[in-house]
Amino acid sequence: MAARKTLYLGTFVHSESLTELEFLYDGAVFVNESGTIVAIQGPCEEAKVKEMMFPRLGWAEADVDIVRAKDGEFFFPGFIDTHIHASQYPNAGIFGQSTLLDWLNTYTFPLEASLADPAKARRVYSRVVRRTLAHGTTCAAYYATIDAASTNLLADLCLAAGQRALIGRVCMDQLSPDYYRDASPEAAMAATRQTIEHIRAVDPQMEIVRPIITPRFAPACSMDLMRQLAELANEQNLPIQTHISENVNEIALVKSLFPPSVTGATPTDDNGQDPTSYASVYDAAGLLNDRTILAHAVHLTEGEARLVARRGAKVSHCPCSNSALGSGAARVRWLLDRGIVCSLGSDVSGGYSPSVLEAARAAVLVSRHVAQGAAAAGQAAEEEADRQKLSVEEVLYLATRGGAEAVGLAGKVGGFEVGMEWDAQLIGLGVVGEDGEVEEQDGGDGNVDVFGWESWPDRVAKWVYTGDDRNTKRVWVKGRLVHERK
Ligand SMILES: Nc1nc2[nH]cnc2c(=O)[nH]1
Ligand SMILES: [Zn+2]
Repeated sequence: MAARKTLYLGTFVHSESLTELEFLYDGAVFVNESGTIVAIQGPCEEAKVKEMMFPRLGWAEADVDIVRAKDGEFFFPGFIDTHIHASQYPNAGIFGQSTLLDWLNTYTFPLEASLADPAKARRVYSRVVRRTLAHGTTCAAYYATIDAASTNLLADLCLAAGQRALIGRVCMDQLSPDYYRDASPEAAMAATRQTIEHIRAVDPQMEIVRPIITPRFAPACSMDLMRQLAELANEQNLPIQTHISENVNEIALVKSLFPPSVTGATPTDDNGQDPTSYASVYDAAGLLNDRTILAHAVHLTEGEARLVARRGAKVSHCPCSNSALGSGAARVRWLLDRGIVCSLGSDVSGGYSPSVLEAARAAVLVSRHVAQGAAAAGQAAEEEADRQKLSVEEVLYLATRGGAEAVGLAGKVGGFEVGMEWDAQLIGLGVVGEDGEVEEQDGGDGNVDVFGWESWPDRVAKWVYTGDDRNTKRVWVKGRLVHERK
């Protein structure tokens, strides 16, 4: 569906840097039929900006749609969820008292295996794509299942709905139940190639959907499989996603499964980098590079963090999941200090919510626990402990620009700049009238009440702490309207 030329008018907010939001009031953003931003003006009056810019762009008024943000509304870049298991969506919120390894066996593998049923897969995948779009997720790095046919279906559904997606066929050839395991590394490779070919066939330019090489995590993958997947990723310049250092029992398992005699790893020149560490195992397999997204990274050691930074791998911070499964509190400031790009993942259904806004809020709160923990343990002076706290601005950066870097789309999405693509959401906050009521058309069905005296940074903070999908009025990907709240 070709979009029309569109002029967006109103307030625009995006991340200028990790710590700063930029606000453009009474702005104008011009987006062409391909969904690319071709000009940005502001502050300006509508008549004047049209008179000035339409001739300059060679646009005729009759060919241009106009979208105006109302009082209480603003445009924000679409969210990028850098870690989500589409196949686990039906289990969101169901995890009991489990922790990672028993959760996988009790809740997760049976559900994933059941999605080999095409009708069930269609139902689940259609729903998760619609639901995440409704929360403003314009791009998601998805894990599907080991089943190639339904993984291909997920790609088809993302393409049809217009959601940018990295589609991962899950690879796991060991230490998993008989009913849910790749029969051999060769079988895993063949099924993975099948999904790559399918995605190339349905989206040859890979503008909306792309394959992502997905070894589930080291315990479930043989060294042989991980090496072959790394080779394939290199041959075809594909991104890679996996899990790392999420849970202490998982880390112990990796140590026992992958001694240097299995990995061939040797102490590197990285100041005594431990060859039995989780990161060393992936590195020995060739899976760590600047196209790799590592989910969790809760318990990385100093040496591992340096290795990850050196390879340019990115981290998907999953605070909802890490809190729900009791995995721990990732030290995001510590990772950032080491030069590691960080982004946000919902990690449904280890994470209970499909919302990146919820992940952003949880990231703020978890960072406060990290700060408090460091101070209480006497590991840091008060000032240094305070530095661990993430701000609203920082978590929004992780949700947009950081996500774009993690999925290899930096400079293309995640902000509003000429040359970038229009992946955006229109956020509406309820503006309270003289009578104490909020008009429906002004975002009145949400949780956020704006009284009119708040600064714009205050409004954004209210959105982050108290907002939800009721505030996500419209969502666009590459200029195409992909969600509208009715
Ligand atoms: N959170 C999470 N961690 C994992 N580690 C291996 N598989 C998974 C998964 O599905 N979810
Ligand atoms: Zn996960």
